[in-house]
Amino acid sequence: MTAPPDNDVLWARALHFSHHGSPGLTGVSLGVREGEILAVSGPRGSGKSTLLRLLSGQLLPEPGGEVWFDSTPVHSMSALARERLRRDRFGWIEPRPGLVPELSAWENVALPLMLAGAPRREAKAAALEWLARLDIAALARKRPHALLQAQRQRIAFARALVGTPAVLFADEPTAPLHLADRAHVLRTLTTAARSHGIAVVLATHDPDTTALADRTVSLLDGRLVTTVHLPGGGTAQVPDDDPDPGTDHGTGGDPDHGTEGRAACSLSV
Ligand SMILES: Nc1ncnc2c1ncn2[C@@H]1O[C@H](COP(=O)(O)OP(=O)(O)OP(=O)(O)O)[C@@H](O)[C@H]1O
Repeated sequence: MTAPPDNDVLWARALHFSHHGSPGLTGVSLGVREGEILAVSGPRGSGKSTLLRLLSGQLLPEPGGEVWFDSTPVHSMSALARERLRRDRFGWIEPRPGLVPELSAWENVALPLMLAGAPRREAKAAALEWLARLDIAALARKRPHALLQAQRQRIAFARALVGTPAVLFADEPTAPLHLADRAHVLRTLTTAARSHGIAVVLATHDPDTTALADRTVSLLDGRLVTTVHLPGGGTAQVPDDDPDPGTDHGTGGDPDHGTEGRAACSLSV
């Protein structure tokens, strides 16, 4: 077992996972630096959600796979330790906001802090600060049913950020939003994460979303692939065979080299 590089907050090697026998992820290795916004792109069913669930300790990789957070092996932690890690150091956003309907916006945001034992006054102050950062301070007292979908999703973002997690996992966070809302909501999220040094792992199949990331890795049929540009102007996606995240962070290295002899698994011209 090799310890990961110091500057990677999250590091994974040789991740394999099958959903009841059907392959979800095959040999994925990557690293995420502190404060980095990493997009995980790929078509539907390519393994993005499976990867995020493995990286966040919700799923365990098959034997031989490793996930490290802050130089601690997550893959060998007990279920309870992984649950604590997720609660204390990770944030999670899904396409559906999943707010508690009986609670106001600020109460929904403050909930993780109060469940962790923070005094109500302190939790409320933190919740109000995050609502202000996400441009929805005026909605603090409203209940979810009185809000628009985009506003509810911003509240879910604030709830995921309020504990200042080391890593925020966002799985298609803008999927339910109109196109016009998407860029604005995401820009607000990435700005807030950057200003607090929060690393974001963002699963998306939307090219406009990947444009906001510092770096993008692509999945196809459960494998990391690298996009290479063909002489005729098209592109091909070739498997990234490097099992070690190493210094290129599992992005497949230089797209102009080392692709000869590899089978292109997707072509578009
Ligand atoms: N609970 C499950 N049971 C069986 N197969 C599953 C399960 N979850 C995912 N899969 C399969 O694993 C593969 C990867 O799915 P995954 O949800 O990780 O992809 P994705 O890129 O996130 O897709 P989407 O964008 O649709 O969420 C797919 O073939 C999917 O059908």
